[in-house]
Amino acid sequence: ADPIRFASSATYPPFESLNSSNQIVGFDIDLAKALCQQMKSECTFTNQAFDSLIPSLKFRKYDAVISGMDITPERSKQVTFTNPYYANSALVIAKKDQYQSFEQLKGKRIGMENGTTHQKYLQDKHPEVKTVAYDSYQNAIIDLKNGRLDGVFGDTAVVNEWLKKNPQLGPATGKVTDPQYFGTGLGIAVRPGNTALLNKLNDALAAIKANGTYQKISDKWFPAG
Ligand SMILES: NC(=[NH2+])NCCC[C@H](N)C(=O)O
Repeated sequence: ADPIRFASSATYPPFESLNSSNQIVGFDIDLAKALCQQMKSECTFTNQAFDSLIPSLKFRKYDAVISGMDITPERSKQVTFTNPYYANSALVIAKKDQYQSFEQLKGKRIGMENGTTHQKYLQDKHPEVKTVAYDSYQNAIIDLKNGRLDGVFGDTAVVNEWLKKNPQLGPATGKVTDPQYFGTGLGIAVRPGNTALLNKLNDALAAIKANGTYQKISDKWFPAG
């Protein structure tokens, strides 16, 4: 059988990032590998810009997208998602102890990756905040550290990772979970007609949850939770 071609945007540790030998690693990657093993399929991974993942999937360049992607009503018009594999929330981080709420971020420059749910949420719900789009979250964090941004808005698990490494930064808002924008968890996207792959992925996900493999992968990448 042909390998299952996964696409991901490796800018988002602990979900996916490139290690020092330029290999794609992370929770999503280990999860996809475990699913492939469960399905007895080969799988390959390609690193691509986040906002190009859904278009490339539609063009059949890949078979599946696993990229810390929120299952949202809007995306579900274009792709089909597996059952959720991770419960998500979002958070703005900034210089430690500087802001506590979105009201205080009025007029401030908040960075995020292009094409993310964070970008859409801020644009729709907090037009008083200046949204600054980046090609990758990594570049947004660089600008937060050098003072070109006042904050960065991302998934809680991801921004927490940055907080651990940067003690000068801290949370600037409470956790945001608006399901209309951030959906019902993270899912793997496939093309709408590809029910064969969708069912195989959902069955494999249930199996690795039942046999403890999912928990092991989760403990490895999210040691605190
Ligand atoms: N691998 C990445 N860079 N993922 C960014 C995901 C951001 C957010 N969870 C979304 O679905 O839009």
